[in-house]
This record gives sequence, structure tokens and C-alpha cells, in this order.
Amino acid sequence: ILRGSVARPHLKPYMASLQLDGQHVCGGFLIAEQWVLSAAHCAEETDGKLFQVLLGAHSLTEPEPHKRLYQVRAQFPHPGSNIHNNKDDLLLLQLEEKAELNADVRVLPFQREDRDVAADTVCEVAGWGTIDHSGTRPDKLHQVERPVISRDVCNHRTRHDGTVTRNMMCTDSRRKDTCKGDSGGPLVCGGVAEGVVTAGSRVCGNYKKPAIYTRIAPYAAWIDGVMASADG
Ligand SMILES: O=C(O)c1[nH]c2ccc(F)cc2c1NC(=O)[C@H]1C[C@@H]1c1ccccc1
Repeated sequence: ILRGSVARPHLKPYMASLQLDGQHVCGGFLIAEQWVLSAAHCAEETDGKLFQVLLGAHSLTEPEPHKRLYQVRAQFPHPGSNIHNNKDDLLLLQLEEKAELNADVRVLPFQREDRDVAADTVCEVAGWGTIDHSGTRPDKLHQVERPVISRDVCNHRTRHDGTVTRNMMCTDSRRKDTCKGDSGGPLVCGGVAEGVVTAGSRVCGNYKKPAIYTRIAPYAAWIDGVMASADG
């Protein structure tokens, strides 16, 4: 998160850190007791290894009361996701067991109504991604508020030039922005997850390149289908 602030500890109890060998790779969030939603690109270089999912955390390193690392039983990248673009950039992770819910570990509801969030709506996004242009990696969760910008503005020739589909949305990236490592986290508007930070490589903090999110509502049926069909 660029030019945001340290989040109030454990006030975003749905936040997940997707880790490999103890290293944060991407964000994610709890959508059900045994399920985390993130971005498919994040699993591109895992060489077939499964993530581990850290829940209940504020600091990535310090001991905290409800912090716990969960094994992943299975990972389900959206079948339409691919390395060439940001389409269908969603990843469902089934935890090895149901997460123990408490004050620091909670499910975040996601939007099921497929209607664009109005431009200028101020939403919030959080993550353990880079916090400056030197690529500094924070230990604590950061957050930032960002206004939604219209798809037409986001698709302008000088911005994302028509690559933002109806299944995506954008927020203003002037100065304050998401950045590497924040991908997979939720864009929360009015207490509901409306989008997932896309994990394609993107310059951060440049107003010419707004942040892009995968809208969740268009994928509600896919999400429900995977959760229903997987065992347990
Ligand atoms: O964050 C992303 O957009 C993104 N997209 C990817 C695609 C493949 C892939 F193998 C990884 C990623 C990845 N995450 C990262 O590189 C994470 C490792 C870097 C990081 C930044 C800040 C703090 C901690 C760690």
C-alpha cells in the first residue's frame, strides 16, 4: 500500500496473507469458514506448491493472540485466468480445516448484485504489499482509502486503453495506491467486498495507471459452485 497508514490492529479480521516458505506473497480474504479468495496470478510461480494462509494477523512476524497459519487443502484458479492478461484473475483456496472464528478472524461478505459501484465512491483496501517506491515490505498491515473511477475513464487511451472489462473496476492511483504484494486483497466499499486487487504487474502510484480490481459479483455463481462441489 503506497502512502496509506498502518491499519488499526485486527480491525480487518477477514484479511489473509498467502505465504510460501514463511514469506508473504499476496493478500486474500476469508469468504467462508474454510475458504479464502485471492488472485490467480499470485499462484503463477509457486511451482505447484500450495500456499499457507495466515489469518488473525496484524504483524507478519510478532506473536499475536489469534494469529494462526493454516494449511491449504486445494487451490482453484478461475478456469479463465491466464498469464497474458488480467481476465478472471481469481483464486479460491480451501483451507485444510475450518478457520477458528473469533474477534481477529471473521468472514467478509462479498457483493452478489452485479451492478457497478458508482464513480467517486470511496472504498478501502489493505495489505502487506510494498509501501514505497524502494519496494519496502512492511511488517504490519497497511490500509488506504481510494475513490472508484468510471470504467470509461479507466479505459481511456492514455490509461488502460480499453483493457478493463465489465468484470473489472478501477480506483484512482494518484499518489495513494495498492502495490506489489497487495494483490488478492479485497476492495471494501460500505463494508462489502466489491473487488479483488488484480495481480498483474502494474506501476503503482501513477495516476495514468489506475488500480484494477476483479469485480466479485459476476463470479458469485462460480464461487458458490466451487465451494459446494469441493468436499467438506
Ligand atoms: O502482488 C502481486 O501483484 C503479485 N503478482 C504476482 C504474480 C506472480 C507471483 F509469483 C507473485 C506475484 C505477486 N506478489 C509478489 O510478487 C510478492 C512477493 C512480493 C511482495 C511484495 C511486497 C511485500 C511482500 C511480498
